[in-house]
Amino acid sequence: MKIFPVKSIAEIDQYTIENEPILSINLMERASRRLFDVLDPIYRNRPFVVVAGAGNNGGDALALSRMLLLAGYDTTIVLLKSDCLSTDTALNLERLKHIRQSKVILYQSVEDLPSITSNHVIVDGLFGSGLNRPLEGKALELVQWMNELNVEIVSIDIPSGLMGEDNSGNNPEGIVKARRTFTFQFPKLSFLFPENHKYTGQWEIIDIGLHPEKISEITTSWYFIDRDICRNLLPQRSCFDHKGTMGHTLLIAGSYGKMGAAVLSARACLKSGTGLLTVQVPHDTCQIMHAAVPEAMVNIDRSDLMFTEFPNLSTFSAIGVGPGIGIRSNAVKALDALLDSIGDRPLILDADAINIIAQNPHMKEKLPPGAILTPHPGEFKRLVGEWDNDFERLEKAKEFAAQHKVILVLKGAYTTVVLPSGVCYFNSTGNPGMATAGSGDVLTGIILAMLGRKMDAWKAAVAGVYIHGLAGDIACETEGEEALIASDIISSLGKAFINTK
Ligand SMILES: NC(=O)C1=CN([C@@H]2O[C@H](COP(=O)(O)OP(=O)(O)OC[C@H]3O[C@@H](n4cnc5c(N)ncnc54)[C@H](O)[C@@H]3O)[C@@H](O)[C@H]2O)[C@H](O)CC1
Ligand SMILES: [K+]
Repeated sequence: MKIFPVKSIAEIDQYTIENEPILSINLMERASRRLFDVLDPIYRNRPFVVVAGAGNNGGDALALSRMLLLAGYDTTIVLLKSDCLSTDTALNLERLKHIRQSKVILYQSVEDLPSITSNHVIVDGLFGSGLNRPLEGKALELVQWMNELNVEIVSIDIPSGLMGEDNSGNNPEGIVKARRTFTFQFPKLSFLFPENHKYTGQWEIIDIGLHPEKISEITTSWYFIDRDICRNLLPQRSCFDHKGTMGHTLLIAGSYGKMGAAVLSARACLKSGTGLLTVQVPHDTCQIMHAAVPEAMVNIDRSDLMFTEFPNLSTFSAIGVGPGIGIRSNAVKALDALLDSIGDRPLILDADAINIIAQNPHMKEKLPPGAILTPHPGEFKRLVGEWDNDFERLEKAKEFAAQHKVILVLKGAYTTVVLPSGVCYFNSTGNPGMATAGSGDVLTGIILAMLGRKMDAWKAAVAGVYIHGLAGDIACETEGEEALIASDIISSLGKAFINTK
């Protein structure tokens, strides 16, 4: 699914009005009706206070209020006083006046505000995607009033005060903290940044039937990785395929005391369809690998402790390095030598491989074009330094990816794949139960298998994060978030592939 900047959404909105065609007031009515249909079963019989602004977000709120009143809900409307209501908002205010029970408070000062019980639901329709500066004055007062009530707030389209994209210069006091946000047609970019979760709460998309032609025509740099995107990226097997055509991957992982990372990554790679897997492990640990992953071939390092050498790379269709290798000087030298010999072979670097590169900046210049790096936030910080907010983090990632022509996979909620072109893919699968040891090692194995099958690097990264998250979601259904461990993700890979194809 595409994610658009809010200015493109306004364009799609306008195109829909002109080409469906539909009157803008009727598009607003359709959006509000769909919103009502979602809210009605969730908040049956609860009293509502609907806070509306002068723009079209307020128009949605007034149309919703009418629907709530007609369905018998106790509904009080607080309208921010303004001299210039949008045309459709003014029309919805007019329609509301024809309903006998309607109570509209024109907000001028705090004395005007209704008293609220803990049972109340507040609907926030103050500002939507038209916001163009931080809130101040009466609007700010209303947001602070809502946030201090400590009752459930539901935001229409976007929490009022939150910008759709960059919130760097915003005032955190002037943003509604919603329990839920029902957003029209597309997620907004800012919803995908962890720091904005406290504003959006749990968010959900409401399809309001915007014009599919315009949606496919307008280009964007942002995508939400859903099943359709992943399915189109995954290669099919032909009946003539054999293990030699499914890729021979090399995984360099593990060190004395950290063999779990190597085992998890190796098992994930095999469960993700690699034809052959060779794992490079320290001398004294090879029995562990043979016993834990009998399907893997083992290349035994001369060192008892760590990665210090690697086999002839020309045998391998893709190479993965990092999980559990440590950052001691011999491993550093070996990674440096590996980067010197890698040529343009597909490569994924994770964990300690990233930490080594962060500590030895000259190695950044040796990264082959199209290499995939999968840092978690701590590793990414070591690589590029601090950031002030998540928007800036994304800017830094785009800069790094462009400069070094690599693909970054920023791990976390909505894991983000950043391409050298600046295009970003945000993952839709995964859950907090996956914040557990070894989860990242599993991802490395999955992407390595895909790279080994000659998938383009960006496709392997995008499909890999989706499948990894989906396997985590499937495992979570039986394990729950607390008990979920990395091995459960591996066990669910089969179902994740089946469900996606
Ligand atoms: N395609 C859709 O998704 C549809 C969206 N709908 C709803 O419309 C809003 C967007 O409406 P818009 O009128 O453009 O914006 P707002 O309601 O956010 O109002 C903006 C309004 O306020 C002024 N303004 C901007 N920033 C400030 C500020 N800090 N302080 C004061 N005033 C400000 C600005 O100049 C505008 O005049 C969208 O979110 C949906 O809820 C449609 O109803 C259906 C289709
Ligand atoms: K809103």
